[in-house]
Amino acid sequence: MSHEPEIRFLSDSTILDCEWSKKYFTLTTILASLAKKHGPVMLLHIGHVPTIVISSAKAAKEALKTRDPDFCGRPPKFCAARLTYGYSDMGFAPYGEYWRQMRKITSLELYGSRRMQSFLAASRIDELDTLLKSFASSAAKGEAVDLGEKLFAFSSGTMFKITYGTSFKGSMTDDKGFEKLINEAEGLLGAFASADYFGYPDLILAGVDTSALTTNWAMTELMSNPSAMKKAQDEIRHSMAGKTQISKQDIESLKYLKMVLKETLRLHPPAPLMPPKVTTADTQIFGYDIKAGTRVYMNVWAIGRDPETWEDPEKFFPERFEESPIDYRGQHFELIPFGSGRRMCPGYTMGLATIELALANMLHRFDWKLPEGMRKEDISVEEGAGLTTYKKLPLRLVPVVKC
Ligand code: HEM
Repeated sequence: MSHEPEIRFLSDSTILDCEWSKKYFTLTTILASLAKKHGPVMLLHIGHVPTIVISSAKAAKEALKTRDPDFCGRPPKFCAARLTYGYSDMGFAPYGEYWRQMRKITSLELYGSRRMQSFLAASRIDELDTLLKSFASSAAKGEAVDLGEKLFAFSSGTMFKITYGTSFKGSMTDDKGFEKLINEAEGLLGAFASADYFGYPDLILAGVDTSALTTNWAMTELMSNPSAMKKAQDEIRHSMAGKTQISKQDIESLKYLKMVLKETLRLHPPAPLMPPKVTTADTQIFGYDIKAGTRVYMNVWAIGRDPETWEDPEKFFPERFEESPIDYRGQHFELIPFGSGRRMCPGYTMGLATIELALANMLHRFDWKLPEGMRKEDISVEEGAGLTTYKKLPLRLVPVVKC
């Protein structure tokens, strides 16, 4: 007989008991600890909102593959409606005809188009040049850089140029200037204006933070694991000998770098609970009845650290992917940092290319040192609370020019 999953109430002591509460103390980790006790499908009442939390690869597969049409709505949110002029973007849009059309148009004109790929490559190269020059200037002075800040500038600069067709000058909070920019956009926003598609949140919000955070976490893990850093640098320097800048094509041969990225996304998915979804019909999961309109969180963070799937899950060990078929393109539910199914991230190749290019060039051109007096054990892996997994404490490193 089917029934609802159990309702759990969170008390202070439950939360403080959480296994991960000392190292990371965020909603994601609290939910991950609760799932260890109460199972991979939990029903919580957050205020008056019934919410199910899915925390295993098997349950994720049922929701995102077997019953994907029932699990692909987005809950209405006041701030999202304001930000997107009434859900005229794609990421926050409710499941329906408008979303379907936008997904179709953007996959043809944006994520899959050749024109777009060359536009993107040119924008990325300009911004990468700026990033590497700024590291070289700090290297000359022997000063430490805040890596997160620099990577955010690189990622936002690239996305901004693609979106608006110009470099960003001024302030994002200057409403008038910003509106003028949108109206006069020659980049993608200009191209999409005729389709009434408001792509600013999709490109800037979904694309900037996620790519910058992943690169910053990869550097954090590499600095904490010098043997992995050496292996990654040896691979790049060996296969790119004689080159000063690595291109997107060069990266295809960098197998270890790709494993480093997979391992980083396993441990630090930038959207640890995925953007919330809502069920579009009465449905079931794991034999439990779920009503239409139930909010759904997919705990990708917990799935990436599930000891049933991963040996020594807390360890950063890129070699685990050496002989493994597991990939993050939405077919292996053990590793779904980009989601899966019809709402899966459409920008994942764009995001991965930006991250790989930054990381490969940073590791090729520079050695990285911790600031005076700091040991690798002092590097913090603490996560801040928020929609995306940012580092609570900045990673400050001193670049040293190698070539
Ligand atoms: C490391 C980089 C990135 C990660 C980890 C990531 C992750 C995700 C995740 C988990 C989702 C939600 C999937 C779901 O609800 O099932 C998503 C959706 C989305 N992402 Fe990404 N993303 C990344 C980069 C990008 C980039 C570069 C872009 C655009 C240029 C982008 C655009 C979008 C859009 C538009 C959606 C909403 C899709 C929809 O609702 O139909 N993402 N992303």
